[in-house]
Amino acid sequence: MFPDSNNGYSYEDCQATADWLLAQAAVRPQVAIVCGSGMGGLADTLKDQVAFNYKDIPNFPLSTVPGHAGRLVFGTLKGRPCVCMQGRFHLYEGYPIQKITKPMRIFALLGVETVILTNAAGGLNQDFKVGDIMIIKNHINIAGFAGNHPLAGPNDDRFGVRFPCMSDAYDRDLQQLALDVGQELGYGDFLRDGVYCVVGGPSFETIAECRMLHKLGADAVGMSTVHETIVARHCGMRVFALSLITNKAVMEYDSEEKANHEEVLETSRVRASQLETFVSNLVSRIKPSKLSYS
Ligand SMILES: O=P(O)(O)O[C@H]1O[C@H](CO)[C@@H](O)[C@H]1O
Ligand SMILES: Nc1nc2[nH]cnc2c(=O)[nH]1
Repeated sequence: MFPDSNNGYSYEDCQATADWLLAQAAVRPQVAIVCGSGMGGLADTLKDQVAFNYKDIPNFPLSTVPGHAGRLVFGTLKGRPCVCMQGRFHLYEGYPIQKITKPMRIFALLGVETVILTNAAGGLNQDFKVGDIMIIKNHINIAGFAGNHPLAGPNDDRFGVRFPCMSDAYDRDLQQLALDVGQELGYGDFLRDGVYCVVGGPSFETIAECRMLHKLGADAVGMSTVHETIVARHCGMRVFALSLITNKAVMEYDSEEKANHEEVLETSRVRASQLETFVSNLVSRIKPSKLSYS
């Protein structure tokens, strides 16, 4: 059933890349941050940076999407050791699902405890506005139901169990902490929470698809994050994820609006500095120990 298990994503392959990174960078990251489309500026806020182009990291995929620079940046954020992916990988780039999620396993092997995932997403919830930040409380993985799942294939127990629970995918304490941080920063007017649905892309959704996803309970739609969350949870890391609502999903047949990547990048640019403040304040409040928060 699983014909090709020696494909570059094994425990040993991930360990080899982690060992290479540990030999190059002195920082031992506790938190990993993945920058969504146009949000690479988050990585630039790290202090004492040691950065690697993805092309120079053994067995690491390459970024191909505008707004995803393709650098892995080690450093500190308000004193906390972090690693930041300035550019993520998407299924529509043609990579196998195990490859786009491989960085999560490498992070676990680096000793990372908490993963912060950010993304750009289309707003399905009619109360959402462009520029809102949605704390992800849950996800819908439609393709995963049908078997296109990052954990399909032989399970390596050194990473995690065969049947991981996902009802606690998004850490509730971190969601509350993020709400508190957002309120303290005065971001309450544009801070939301909701359900993110992943689709394969790269085409944006039809009107009928947007209506269907909304009826299914999704508040935002995008082409990333969920696979990373599943793999990060499988190997025992806590996950916090947010969507920047970069565009409103088109839901009406007489609408003239058209989703496009330029609008996505432009909204990210407009919110960039607030997102950076939000994430760095959040990171500074995450305590290294798995259960405590300040
Ligand atoms: O999810 P991130 O990487 O932020 O990117 C989002 O933006 C792109 C579409 O504009 C898609 O790749 C979608 O997933
Ligand atoms: N699938 C999808 N991904 C996005 N990323 C940013 N906006 C969108 C959107 O409207 N749909």
